[in-house]
Amino acid sequence: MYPSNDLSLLGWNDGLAAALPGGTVPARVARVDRGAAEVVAADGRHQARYGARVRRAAASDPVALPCVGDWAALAPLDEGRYELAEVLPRRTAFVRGGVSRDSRGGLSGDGQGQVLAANVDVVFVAEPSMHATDFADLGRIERLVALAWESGATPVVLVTKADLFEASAGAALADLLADVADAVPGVDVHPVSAAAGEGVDLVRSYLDGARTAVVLGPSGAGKSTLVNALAGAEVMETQQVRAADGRGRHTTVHRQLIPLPGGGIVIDTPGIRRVGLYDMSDGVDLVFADIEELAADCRFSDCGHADEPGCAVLAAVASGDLPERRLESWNRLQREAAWMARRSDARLRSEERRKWKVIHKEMRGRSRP
Ligand SMILES: Nc1nc2c(ncn2[C@@H]2O[C@H](COP(=O)(O)OP(=O)(O)OP(=O)(O)O)[C@@H](O)[C@H]2O)c(=O)[nH]1
Ligand SMILES: [Zn+2]
Repeated sequence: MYPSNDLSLLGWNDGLAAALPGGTVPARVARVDRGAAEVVAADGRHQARYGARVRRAAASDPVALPCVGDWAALAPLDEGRYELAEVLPRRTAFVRGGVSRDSRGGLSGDGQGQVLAANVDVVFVAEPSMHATDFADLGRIERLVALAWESGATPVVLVTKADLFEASAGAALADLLADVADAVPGVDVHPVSAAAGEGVDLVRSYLDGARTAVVLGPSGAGKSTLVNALAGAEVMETQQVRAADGRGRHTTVHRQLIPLPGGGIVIDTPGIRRVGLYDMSDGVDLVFADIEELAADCRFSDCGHADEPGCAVLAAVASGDLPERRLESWNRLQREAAWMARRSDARLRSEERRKWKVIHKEMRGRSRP
């Protein structure tokens, strides 16, 4: 007996079946390596090398590379092995750098972009009700929601660690939820206390029909705790576990494609974890495409949209075409992006210094008689 997977629990459907080339079998990409992917097919997990067609497409545009969440067509080789012959058309995609969705919803690349996750239906934006001594960060929620829309998926905001709020903030949770809802019109907002299991069933219901989700949010938001609660098992190590065994937080290799009991999938990769939190300068352009477009008509190419003459962005705010809040968010993001860039520069410099110290020490050690 082969271990068998019901692919419909992973989201396989008639639409996808119609796109499957003859003579191939379908599989979902669970993880990618150089030149090969780990895939889940009906007859089990396989390591499938990329076929010629995939390699050729990827050579001209890395967006064509398979990524976690993709549906792939496998061509059988000998001895029960498969080759990844084709990536089936993506419904949605999280893309980093240099790529945008065209008007038909497809992806167009400039040869620079990288797809972080594909075919994600729901993006849970996890923002803790209290983060240390700070309230939930509305700007961050707004930014991650925008990234979610950009990917083609539907955002849902989860105000996590809701149990902490009233005691530490001395304010009503309902007021916080109302503020969050105002920041993201048209988006569902729910309180969750995953540690106590509260709100988890509601979160799970968004995955009915074997839909695929990612959870975005800052470190410590309770993402792993939530995913564990959804999976009904310890599939991801939480910070507590990692702290207890003293291992580094980012050394843990956990599963990237997590099937939930009863159907549905959560995708969790290091790239997705960082999306919108560190890649700020990419994110700013991606999220504020409307402002970038207007800015093309500013008189000065380096216009800061503050008080410059001939500023098309300010004109759009004045005429009501662009909500003032958008410009305020853009300003805030520019400042954060600059700060992040300075900070990662500083970190790079100190890593360089450390590396050179080690090399010098080794050289001194070797030159000793
Ligand atoms: N009070 C309370 N604490 C929670 C809740 N959910 C998670 N926590 C705690 O918050 C801490 C961080 O939780 P994680 O699930 O590891 O957070 P994460 O978002 O996965 O963090 P990273 O792995 O760093 O991205 C842990 O100590 C959890 O026990 C909750 O609903 N209420
Ligand atoms: Zn301007």
